[in-house]
Amino acid sequence: MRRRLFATRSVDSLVADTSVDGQALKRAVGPVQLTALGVGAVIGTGIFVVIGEGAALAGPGVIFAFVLAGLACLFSALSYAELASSMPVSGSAYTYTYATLGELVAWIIGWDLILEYGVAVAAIAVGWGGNVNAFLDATFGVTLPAAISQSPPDGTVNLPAVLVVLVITALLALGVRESARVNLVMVVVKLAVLIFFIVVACTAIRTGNFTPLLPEGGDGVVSAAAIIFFAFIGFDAVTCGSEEARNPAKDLPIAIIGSLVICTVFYVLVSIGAIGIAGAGTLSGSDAPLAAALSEGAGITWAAAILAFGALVAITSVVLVILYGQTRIFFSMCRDGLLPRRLATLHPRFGTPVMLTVGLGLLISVLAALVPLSEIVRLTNIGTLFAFVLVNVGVLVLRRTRPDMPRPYRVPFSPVLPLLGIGFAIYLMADLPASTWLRFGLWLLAGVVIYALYGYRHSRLRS
Ligand SMILES: NC(=[NH2+])NCCC[C@H](N)C(=O)O
Repeated sequence: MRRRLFATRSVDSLVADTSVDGQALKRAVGPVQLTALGVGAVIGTGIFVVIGEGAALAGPGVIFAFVLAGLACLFSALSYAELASSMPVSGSAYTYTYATLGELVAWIIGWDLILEYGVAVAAIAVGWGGNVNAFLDATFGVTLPAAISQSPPDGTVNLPAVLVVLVITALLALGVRESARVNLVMVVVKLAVLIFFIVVACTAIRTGNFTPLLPEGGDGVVSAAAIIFFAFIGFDAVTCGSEEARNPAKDLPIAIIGSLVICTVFYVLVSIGAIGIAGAGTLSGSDAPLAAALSEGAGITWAAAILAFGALVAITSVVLVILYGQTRIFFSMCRDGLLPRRLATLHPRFGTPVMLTVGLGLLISVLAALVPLSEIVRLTNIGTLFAFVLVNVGVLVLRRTRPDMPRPYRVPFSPVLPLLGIGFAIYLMADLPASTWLRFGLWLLAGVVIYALYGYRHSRLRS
């Protein structure tokens, strides 16, 4: 039984065995669109909203918190890049773990990621509803009635959240090429809005706003980084598209590392600009910190509409890529028999797993419509960090067990950088409250029970 629980799938079989009933996913996505998937998943509420919380904890030091969180992600990003280039199969951390630490751990991380992505999409969609109102208010001075635009207890049903999830579900079902194209447009729009912010901010920076630079010292920066980490989550979602990339071995490392670098540069510039024009106090006291910075720091009140629009588009692309990633992880787990394999059937024309895309989309839209989610959101960070640990471990394990496997991209200075990736991830996890750990534990326990009842018996690895 121990043998069985920790049985690994060979890299060769993973790469060779990708079709379901003779149908395979379409290799239709190039390097620019792959990078845009990364930027699409990453830039969202983190920079538009959470920056305020970071400023409350670290003052102007929030700028360093962005650098620190970006650096912490970089080590793991390199490990993702190595594994993605040598195992160009969808499923991200789930697949890499299957090849390195065996079926049980793979199931656990897959389960973790499916739920993490699902809850994140629902929570982000709920936030989208709030942003619709902010945008309508800033532009036309009207808002939707709370009853139909907020989840209980403030309203009855969050219709905007349902709408955005359903529209994106339909798009994802129609095709990966179409989805990647729409995402690219949204990414261009959100970057344009951030460039607008940076340019305007440059004209009104006051150096006095940077002092005192570290009111809460280094500790403040670290606590802020643990929260700001959220703003960087998403680059890993690129690896869900491995099987749909035209040239995965080369393009995936470019997209993973490229999107992380692009986002880090934007984040650091935006945070310098925001602190520079308005100071940490203005940011920490607002739930639309960037708009507040422009109106209070530079007297540009009409900027609120532009930033609300930018946030809306940004969040839409996050929902798109995360939902996409979730369907591909689920797909891989069905294909391996750990979940019902029938669900992984691909549409003959669209080439997408239509059944499970629509199923997951409907489930998430119900969740988004009715459930108040703020509490569950914190689980996002712990779930993602856990995946980072396993991916870094995966790199180290494969270098032992499969030293001469072809690795189009290799993490430099292994084992130092993967070990740093593990260290940073555990460090940030340790900063999260006990209640988050408890929920996380229960969540994984439920996963183990389901595995015992279903996956253990139906796994294709055995047959
Ligand atoms: N898998 C996830 N939990 N993704 C959430 C991505 C959040 C994104 N980085 C943002 O700032 O909004």
